[in-house]
Amino acid sequence: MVKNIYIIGLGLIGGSLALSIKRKDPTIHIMGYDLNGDQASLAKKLGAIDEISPTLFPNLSAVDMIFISTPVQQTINIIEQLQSIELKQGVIITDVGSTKVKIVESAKKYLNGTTIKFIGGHPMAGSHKSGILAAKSQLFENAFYILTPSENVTAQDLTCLTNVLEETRANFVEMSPEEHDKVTGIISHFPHIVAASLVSQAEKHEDQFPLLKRLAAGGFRDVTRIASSNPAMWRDILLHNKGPLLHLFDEWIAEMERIKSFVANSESDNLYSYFDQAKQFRDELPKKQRGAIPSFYDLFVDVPDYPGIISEITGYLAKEEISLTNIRIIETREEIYGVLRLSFQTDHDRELAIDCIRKYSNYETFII
Ligand SMILES: NC(=O)C1=CN([C@@H]2O[C@H](COP(=O)(O)OP(=O)(O)OC[C@H]3O[C@@H](n4cnc5c(N)ncnc54)[C@H](O)[C@@H]3O)[C@@H](O)[C@H]2O)C=CC1
Ligand SMILES: O=C(O)C(=O)Cc1ccc(O)cc1
Repeated sequence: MVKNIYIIGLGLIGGSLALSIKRKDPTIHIMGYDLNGDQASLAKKLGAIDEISPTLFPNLSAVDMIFISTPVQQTINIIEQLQSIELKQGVIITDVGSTKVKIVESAKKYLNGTTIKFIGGHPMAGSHKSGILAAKSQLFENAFYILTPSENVTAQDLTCLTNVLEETRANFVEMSPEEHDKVTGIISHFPHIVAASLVSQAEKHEDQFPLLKRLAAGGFRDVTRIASSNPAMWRDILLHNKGPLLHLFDEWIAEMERIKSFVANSESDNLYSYFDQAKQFRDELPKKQRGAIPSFYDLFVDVPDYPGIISEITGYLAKEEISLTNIRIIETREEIYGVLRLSFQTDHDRELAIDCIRKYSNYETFII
């Protein structure tokens, strides 16, 4: 029976897991720690955790399960330190890192010979946003959640973890760390490199074409959204997954050379086939299921904390016929002002909402 959980790293992923665990069983006591004290305080105020740990390693002797939800290099540092900490017999330790080989190797190196059950984990959903304010209990709904259990982990240990995570409504899959890193290299890590490189290419031409930024809408925005992700997190992911990525670079460069030659030699049939084949494979990808993709278009509004503020704001939006998908008050500050989070289905709706709130009030709006 899991009663006490400790979460290290209370950002987007740690915060979302905490919220979903609380939703599953509010009696589970969650203690949390984050290097950034503001994130930890927000996590407590949002009800994601019950208690803030003042240090990375408080007394953990009664903790049944530990989640490490920090950037991947930090995760390894924490695993290394855990070897000399007094823990409960048979404690389950899991992580959420986007890479698995190096993390699982470090668990083997530092935790072997202990009674710790290490289960590598990777919820395959998220966003380009960071931090607890972007956390949602339903972030992983319908997403795959990959698990890479170590040798001493039993089926019962796995069930214990997936039970605690039941309310994520994710689909749990077991995989070897090597297969995980190869696959995520192809479908996640390398696409991040490509997205960033397209943005960087556009930036290089900005002086020459002053309108470029404003014209870069539609497809360019779609294909480069992930370039807005946390740079430190992605630097560490790339450094962890060097082998598979170097191989993908070679493949990609050869692919670019091949298409370049189609264009240079006006090989119209080859160009058509290239796009046609890509379209067919893309069209066969499973459709997005409800809840699998979080709503990205959030707008934060600084509002005075008085009754009726929600109906005031929604009233303005209704006047302009702007549809909301969600609304939530986040009490992030001690003073009189609170923050209202409004979620929209599209970026366009959010832009309309900014203009609308400006038109009818003096409340400040911001996007994170
Ligand atoms: N962002 C995403 O969409 C996804 C991220 N991941 C993985 O989840 C992990 C966390 O990512 P996010 O939650 O997105 O990042 P985040 O930046 O939102 O949160 C990470 C938190 O860890 C804290 N932290 C950093 N070092 C720490 C340390 N030594 N001790 C305690 N706290 C520390 C930071 O202050 C921050 O609040 C990463 O390993 C990432 O690869 C996995 C799936 C999706
Ligand atoms: O924003 C997006 O679409 C992402 O790609 C989110 C993401 C980031 C890191 C992961 O390991 C898994 C998912």
